[in-house]
Parts: sequence; C-alpha cells; structure tokens
Amino acid sequence: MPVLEIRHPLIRHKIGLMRRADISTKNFRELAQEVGALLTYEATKDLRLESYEIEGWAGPVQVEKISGKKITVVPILRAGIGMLDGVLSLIPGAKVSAVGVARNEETLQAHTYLEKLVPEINERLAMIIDPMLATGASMVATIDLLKKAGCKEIRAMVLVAAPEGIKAVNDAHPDVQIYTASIDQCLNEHGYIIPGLGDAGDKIFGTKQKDA
Ligand SMILES: O=P(O)(O)OC[C@H]1O[C@H](OP(=O)(O)OP(=O)(O)O)[C@H](O)[C@@H]1O
Ligand SMILES: O=c1cc[nH]c(=O)[nH]1
Ligand SMILES: [Mg+2]
Repeated sequence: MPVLEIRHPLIRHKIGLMRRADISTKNFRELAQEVGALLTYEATKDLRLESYEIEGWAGPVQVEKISGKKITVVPILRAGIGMLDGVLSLIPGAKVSAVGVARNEETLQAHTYLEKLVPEINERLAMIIDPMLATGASMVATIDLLKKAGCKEIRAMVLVAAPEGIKAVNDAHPDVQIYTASIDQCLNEHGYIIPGLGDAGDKIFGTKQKDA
C-alpha cells in the first residue's frame, strides 16, 4: 500500500517548527500532539458511517455515527506516547494497546519488552503511532505482534518517515497503510533520519538532547 504524506499547510508549518535544533521539550511535546491529531483526521477520513434517527429540537432528524470496527490506538513506547493525547482528542473512545519496543542503537535491531493489548483486539482497527519510522525495524516488529494477536486491519501514523523504513514496512506488510507528516531524505550512518527531528523519545521525555 502506498505511503500517504499529508501535505496540509498546518502540518508543514508544525513539522518545520519541530526541526529547530534549539526547540524546548515543552514545544516539541505540544507540536507532536498537534501533528498527531492532524494525522488522525486524515487517517480516519474513510471510516464507515451509518445513519440513525434522534429527536432534534425541531422534531426527528437523521444523523450519522461511525460504524463498523472499533479502534485501538497502539503507541510504540516510549516516543509514541508523545502523540497519544493528540490522537485521543479526536477519537476519545478508543482503547489503548501499549507496545514497548526499544531500538538497539548499535545493531539497529528492535527489541520488544512490553505488550499490553486490549481484549478482542482482533475485532478492532489498530492505529499504530510512533513519531519516527527510521529503519522500520520497530514498526515491523509491532505489526508482527499485532497480526499474531489477530489484528486484520492496521494503519500506522508517524511524524517523519525515512524511505528505508517505508520500504521495510511495505516489503513485510504491504497491507498496512502508512500516514506521515513528512517523507524525509535518508538515514545517516547511525540510523537517524536526515533531516529528521533528532531523537524524538529524548525530546519528548526531556532525557538527553544529543542528536546523532
Ligand atoms: O525504525 P527504527 O530504526 O526501528 O527506529 C525508530 C524507533 O526508534 C525510536 O524509538 P527508541 O527505540 O529510541 O525508543 P524510545 O521511544 O524509548 O526513545 C522511535 O520512536 C521508533 O520507535
Ligand atoms: O531519527 C531517528 C531515528 C530513530 N529514532 C529517533 O528518535 N530518531
Ligand atoms: Mg529513542
């Protein structure tokens, strides 16, 4: 499935602000949530609707509601937490399935350390959130475990994606649609996205601010 780069002016503007080397933790956090919400708006625009009747102020009126599968949002810890409130601001009823994946900074392999999935996840649309899609190893590991748990429909929302990561996800899981605020140029020799955002987890949590 092709990747969708959402080139909305608000997203372009906010991602531009996030790239500043001297950005504060507070600003980075706020912008990650805001872009998370804007990506959610796009990634849900094809959800099915059904109409039903309510009693309105002037009598009966036909209105609509989202029908079909319920949603579970799947933040990849840690950094995925940085988009979670933004996503939930638009889909407040969604259940949250936390998946912990850490990238080994030397081998760039993904290590899964936590899997807290909601019940009946096989009946839900899973929306994975993570600011960064670099080599794709963390995303592929997350999709692997969701499919093992029975998920049939999976979407991924990332702030910034490298072509290498998009290819890795597409090769392993061509059925998964990726939504991103920016397709960047490449990875550097340490597996960091160029121009990218630096280490998103560190910037969201206020841990070390050193960029590779
Ligand atoms: O595509 P990949 O090459 O796998 O890299 C991307 C992953 O790396 C970062 O997480 P990290 O492992 O640094 O964990 P953190 O969220 O705890 O900082 C990021 O949030 C992604 O999960
Ligand atoms: O550029 C990158 C790559 C992996 N993880 C990050 O936080 N940033
Ligand atoms: Mg990190």
